[in-house]
Amino acid sequence: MTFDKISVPESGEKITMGEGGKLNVPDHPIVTFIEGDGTGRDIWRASQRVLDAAVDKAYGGSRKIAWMEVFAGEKAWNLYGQNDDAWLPQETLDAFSEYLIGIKGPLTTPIGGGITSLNVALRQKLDLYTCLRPVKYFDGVPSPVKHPEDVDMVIFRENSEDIYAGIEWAAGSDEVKRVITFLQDEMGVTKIRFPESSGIGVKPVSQEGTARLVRAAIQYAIDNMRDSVTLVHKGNIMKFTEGGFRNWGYEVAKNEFGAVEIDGGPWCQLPNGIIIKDVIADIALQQVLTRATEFDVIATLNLNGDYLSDALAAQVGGIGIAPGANINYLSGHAIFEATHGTAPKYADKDMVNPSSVVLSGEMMLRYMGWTEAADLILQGINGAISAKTVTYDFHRLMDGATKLSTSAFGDAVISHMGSDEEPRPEDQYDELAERFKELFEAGAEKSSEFAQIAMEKARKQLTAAGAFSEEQGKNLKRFLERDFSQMANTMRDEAKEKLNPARVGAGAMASLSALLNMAGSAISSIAERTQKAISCRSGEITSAGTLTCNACGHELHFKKTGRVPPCPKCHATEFRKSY
Ligand SMILES: NC(=O)C1=CN([C@@H]2O[C@H](COP(=O)(O)OP(=O)(O)OC[C@H]3O[C@@H](n4cnc5c(N)ncnc54)[C@H](OP(=O)(O)O)[C@@H]3O)[C@@H](O)[C@H]2O)C=CC1
Ligand SMILES: O=C(O)CCC(=O)C(=O)O
Ligand SMILES: [Mg+2]
Repeated sequence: MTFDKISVPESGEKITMGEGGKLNVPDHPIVTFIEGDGTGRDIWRASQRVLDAAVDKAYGGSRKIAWMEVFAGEKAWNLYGQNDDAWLPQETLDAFSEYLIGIKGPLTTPIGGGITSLNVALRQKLDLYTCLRPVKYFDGVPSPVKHPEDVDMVIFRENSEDIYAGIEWAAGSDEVKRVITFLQDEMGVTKIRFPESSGIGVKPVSQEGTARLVRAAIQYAIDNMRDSVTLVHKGNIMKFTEGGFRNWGYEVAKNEFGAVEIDGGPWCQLPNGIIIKDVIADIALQQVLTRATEFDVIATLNLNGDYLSDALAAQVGGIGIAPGANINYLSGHAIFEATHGTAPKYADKDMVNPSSVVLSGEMMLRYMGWTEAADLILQGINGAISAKTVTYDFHRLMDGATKLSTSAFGDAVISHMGSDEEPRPEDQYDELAERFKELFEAGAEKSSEFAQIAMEKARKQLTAAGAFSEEQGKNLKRFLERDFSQMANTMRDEAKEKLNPARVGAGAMASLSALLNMAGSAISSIAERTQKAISCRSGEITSAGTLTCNACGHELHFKKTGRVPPCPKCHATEFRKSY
């Protein structure tokens, strides 16, 4: 195939769809990309570097993406002649069609008249019927909810039908008059309250369209050992469209996957235990907030999925970290893209978070079977966030973070890829203190017994999450218990303002002093029971404070969490602590 403005990289080969729905991905695959409008330009530059670095680190040069730029939006309009067809040139569609896999930045869609959405047009023209939007929490990301770690959902949004089909006529137009006359005269419709000034939109929802989407969602749940698939719809009001979606969804579960009704239905269960259930869309928007653990895979219609994906993104840190994919599982065609738009006020400022497109790239690499490179991207993002080196959106919500530009954040992600550095015990200790504080705050009870339960729970949770080994966790908890007891004592004996959270810095000291200020003397009795553990020894980790050598009285001042050295004066190894 030859193109007018698109240059096909000579070094690359096509990705093709093989037997049994399996992709054939060569070592130098041609992957199409659209840079995007507005912030898309900054984001794409950073993302492309991150993706290339991940592939290079994972395969040492034996695999490499041959990028092929294709055009849509403002760049295409300028390049292809500034006419209506230039926004989404035919050769862009042909290139996506021919080369199967692509990734794109966001494209602008004006509200009201003018061009229709290029994003939606791409999905429809290539019949990318699934919009896949995973929503999960990265440790350390600021969130407006108490337990963002409870959110681990995957949205399957129907991508080709619903009110997004673009079948609508403007109020007052000849077309809308003909539609309204038809509805009134031939269909007996009497419910159009203001026929003279109504715009009309049509909402097609089909059994085939629903079935292929729900089938993909259930298959995903099976392949990824998820617990449930929830059909989200507004079928109580829109009975034959959203209600149809619900009923056809259950039929797919029963007829194709052997689901059996639970207690007379409509909820049912697959032979492997996966629950298929449904929730009405309005209450679903509340329950994803209040009962996040009850949602896993979600299958829903186009508009509901659009709302849900932005709302859920907020729970795990915002739209800056919300990736997505548009996929036709039958043909293999897929275009990966962020959930967010062009954020025009930040365009060309090298400021916004590129994570959504970087993580869309991570999904793309996984889809291609390049899982080692995909894993490196997750490691890089996790590393950059844990080091508190973040873009403006996270920076404004995080204490003690460093604000990076879009490009510098890309560098930070790359620098954390494949790093075999052991995490520092000081940081692990701070993490344990922070998790302990969160769990203690979340509990209704504020007693010393509960403090011990919360500390043990924090240790177990973080061990399970891989933050440290079982043995490291036990040691860190011992040090934390000691410091906590010491501070609880201080709380009783010394001036309260010494441990005023406003006066202490970040790290474990901040977590513990905030906690003691909140719970006060109710937990100071913990000190009595652990008196013997109160001295600090060389080699142990401790929070900020003053250490006084038991042998010579020399003082060491810790401004933040650190490892206790031998006494620099007399080399003794035992200290008592004060604040
Ligand atoms: N798939 C696509 O290409 C999509 C395109 N669009 C289009 O994008 C245009 C703008 O839409 P709009 O409604 O403003 O929504 P946007 O998603 O573009 O932006 C809304 C807000 O989200 C935050 N945000 C967006 N992207 C980022 C990022 N990368 N990092 C950090 N924060 C981010 C910003 O919040 P804050 O100001 O609080 O910092 C921003 O002001 C419209 O033309 C719309 O049609 C919309 C959605 C999807
Ligand atoms: O195409 C657009 O302009 C908006 C699309 C959108 O919001 C989405 O897909 O989430
Ligand atoms: Mg949207």
